[in-house]
Amino acid sequence: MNVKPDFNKGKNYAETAPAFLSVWNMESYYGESYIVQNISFNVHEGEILALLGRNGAGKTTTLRSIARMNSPQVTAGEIWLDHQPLHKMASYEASRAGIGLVPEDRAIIPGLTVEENLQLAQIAPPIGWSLERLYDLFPRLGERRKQEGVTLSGGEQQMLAIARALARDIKVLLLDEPYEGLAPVIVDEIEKTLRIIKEQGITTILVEQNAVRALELADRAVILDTGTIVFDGAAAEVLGNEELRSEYLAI
Ligand SMILES: Nc1ncnc2c1ncn2[C@@H]1O[C@H](COP(=O)(O)OP(=O)(O)OP(=O)(O)O)[C@@H](O)[C@H]1O
Repeated sequence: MNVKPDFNKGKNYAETAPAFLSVWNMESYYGESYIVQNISFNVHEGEILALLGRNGAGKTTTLRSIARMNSPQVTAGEIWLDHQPLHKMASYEASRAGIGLVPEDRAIIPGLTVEENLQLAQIAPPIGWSLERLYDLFPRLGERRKQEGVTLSGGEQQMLAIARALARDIKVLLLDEPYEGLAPVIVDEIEKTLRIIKEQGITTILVEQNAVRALELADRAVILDTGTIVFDGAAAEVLGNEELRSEYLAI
């Protein structure tokens, strides 16, 4: 059975009403390589959207495109965040407009303590959560505030990377594989904090290889396959659809 055309039959996401974050007909390239191939999807305010797909499907490229990083090059389409045209912005402007990207490598700055990493994020406005509030959310970071950031455990570094995003006044948190390499008990801890962050009204796009864990947390899911969207719908629908899971997520 060819399942591919059926999941989104008749839908044209570019024609849906603008949401809090809207990606419309976006195309992204690395040099000559056409990676994100005309995708459109909406993210609603306050929800967690799981962006899933096999290795190389284009998930990281999509996050980097939304965050307006120098590479990839977004050659077509529009990206709107709360009525602001992200597609016309450089990465520092997208950050100021409320995009907080937590990259897969976590990008903790060597030579700086936990606290200094957080303070550096607040060197210019818009300033987000206070250090006290961040340490309330991540007590382990408070206990280790004087420790050099890069000497933290993998889970603690992930917490620091998320805390650093929240240290700025963000509207949307873009998380690239936050559970990678972490023990299930640490994943539980991070998942709990992501639920609290959601309760505070922050919108999240979660890219994750651990699709089941991501779907259990997310409200909705978008699945990419070689740079195109093959599913856009409720996270629970993916969990309950064995065909979709095995075809695109190998779970
Ligand atoms: N800097 C780059 N230069 C050229 N090609 C790249 C670059 N980064 C990624 N690609 C290619 O773009 C495609 C999509 O990569 P991307 O990292 O977005 O996928 P992904 O879905 O996030 O995969 P993974 O789950 O493995 O991280 C892949 O074919 C990859 O090889």
